Amino acid sequence: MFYYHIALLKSPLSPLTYQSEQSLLLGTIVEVTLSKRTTQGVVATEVEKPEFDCESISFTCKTFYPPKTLELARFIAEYYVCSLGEALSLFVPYAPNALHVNEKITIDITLSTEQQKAYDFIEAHPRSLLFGDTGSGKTEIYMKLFEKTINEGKQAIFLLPEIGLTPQMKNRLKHHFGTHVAIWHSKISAKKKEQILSDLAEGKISIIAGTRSALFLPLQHLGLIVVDEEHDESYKSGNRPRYNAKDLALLFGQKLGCKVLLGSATPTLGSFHKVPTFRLKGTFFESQSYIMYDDGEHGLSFKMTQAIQKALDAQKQVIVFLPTRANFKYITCKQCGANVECPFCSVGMSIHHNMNALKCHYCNYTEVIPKACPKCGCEEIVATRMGTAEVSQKLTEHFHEHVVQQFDRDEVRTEKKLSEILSDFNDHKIDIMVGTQMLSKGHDYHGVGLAVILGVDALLGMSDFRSREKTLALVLQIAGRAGRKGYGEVLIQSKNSEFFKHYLGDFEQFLKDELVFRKGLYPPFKKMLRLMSAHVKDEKAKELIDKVALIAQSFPQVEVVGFGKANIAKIANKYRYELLARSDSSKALLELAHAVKLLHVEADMDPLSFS
Ligand SMILES: Nc1ncnc2c1ncn2[C@@H]1O[C@H](COP(=O)(O)OP(=O)(O)OP(=O)(O)O)[C@@H](O)[C@H]1O
Ligand SMILES: [Zn+2]
Repeated sequence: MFYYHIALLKSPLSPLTYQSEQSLLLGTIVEVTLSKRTTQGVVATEVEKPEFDCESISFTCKTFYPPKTLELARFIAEYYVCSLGEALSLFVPYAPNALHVNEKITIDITLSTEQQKAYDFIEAHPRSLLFGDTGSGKTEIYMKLFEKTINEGKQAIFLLPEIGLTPQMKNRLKHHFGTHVAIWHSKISAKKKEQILSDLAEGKISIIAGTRSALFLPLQHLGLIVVDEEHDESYKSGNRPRYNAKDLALLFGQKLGCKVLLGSATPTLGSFHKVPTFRLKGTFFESQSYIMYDDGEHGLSFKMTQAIQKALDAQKQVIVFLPTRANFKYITCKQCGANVECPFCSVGMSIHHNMNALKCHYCNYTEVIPKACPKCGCEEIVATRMGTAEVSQKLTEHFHEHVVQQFDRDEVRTEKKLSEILSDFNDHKIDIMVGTQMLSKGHDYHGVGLAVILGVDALLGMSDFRSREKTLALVLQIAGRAGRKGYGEVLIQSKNSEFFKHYLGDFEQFLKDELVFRKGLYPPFKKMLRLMSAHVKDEKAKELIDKVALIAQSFPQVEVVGFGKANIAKIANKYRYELLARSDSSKALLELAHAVKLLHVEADMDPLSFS
């Protein structure tokens, strides 16, 4: 009889011992029973006969995980503090006897001299960062790298942010690589996924373009991973395991011996600091942009409508950015100053006029718009912090001969809708597009003559050590959608114009200055760990974090930066507390995270969000 530790897929439990009459390869997927239910697991380690009786493995599947995948999953379980089964569940298993068809292709792109230099730099480095301005032609360099990868008989993964998989990008890929490329993200149908996996097993696919989950597909000849828009936060998972696909790509590169390329016009300080960097400057098409500022109050100003009119008169398109959706973000009482809050979350309710409702953006709780302050009964309540819906409406009234389109999560609910809007915009059927962060993601439209950017002061003022980096990157990305070909204008509404004037033209200088500012305090010099407790009873959540704090203080290499109520103290009726720890070594932080694992606190290693 043989005995094995079986990692139960999707289960937070540690591996359990089962027996088998046959010897099994590590990584084999099996079926076992757990409390009378059948569940899938993975043969993780062979062990000695245990003291206790154990159950038999009931069934052996054909699919499996190779030793390298087991090794990567072990790392994920350790670093992102989850079970081996949870880590393995991220990966799609391999099919037996998969093959890879070796076909040669040629694509119709000729790189410019500068692009060629970047290409050569990337070729010479196992891992590199392509720090190329918006519109500098990074995507074309990736395409050339994919061509080379295919011609070497290898495969490539092309990671993009969720919204980056635009119809335009898909067309670009299909145009060059035809059936050699497949698109992968969490929302494609089960049938489509099956098709892609069988094509992969038959060796028909050489390039997978997708969101962060594409990193975990079974590729046997992986030669290259490209992480586009590497600064994008959608690479970080918000659920357990809270991995960051960008960091994992670098690790996979090391362990699997494949090349890794990060690309961005606004790279993170972390990547800039640790990855060999090639700087690609300017736009591919000779273009010019002119930046203007408006220090007025939040909302639409005369200067803005004038600039928009001018762009429209010149047959140009306009994009207007705001960080907030709905009509207004807050509803405030003039008398007592209270914000109307969600009864289940400690956040303000947003006004959605089209539903005549207040809606909580955290738990979706909805109620009618009150006529008076629920706290003091005063009837003078005002709406503040304008959102996309309100600005769209105002612009529609003002420019009634033009087509205005709202572009945010309220309006773009399906992939189909996203395609429709983007292709309408591309065909110039839309004149003004008003949107949130979604507007900033890698769109390449040549007709945009003006980008208006509102509400960034609120982002700059957030209590997050990355808020300067994030806000500047966002503004640069949005500005980069205008004037990709020819002349473009950017109008930024801010009372911090000095900051933007100083750094908008030179993000590299910003990164260098920011490095000095972060030294000894924050990443990339320090590692951080966030531990979170949540409970329907306030005292319980607090007790838990107090206990964690006590334990943390006994770790000499760990500094407790602070602990207490979370920024958003309650979400969906659960009270939230957190502890933020910092250290020179991730090892010390991980020891702490694993030591408190049984207390039911969530660990977030290298956290990006602090709300
Ligand atoms: N070598 C080339 N030959 C022809 N066109 C090119 C070449 N390089 C870039 N372009 C064109 O220049 C424009 C900008 O390039 P691209 O979209 O690759 O920029 P990017 O660096 O990826 O921009 P962003 O960071 O804003 O997404 C595109 O329309 C692209 O087709
Ligand atoms: Zn709520």
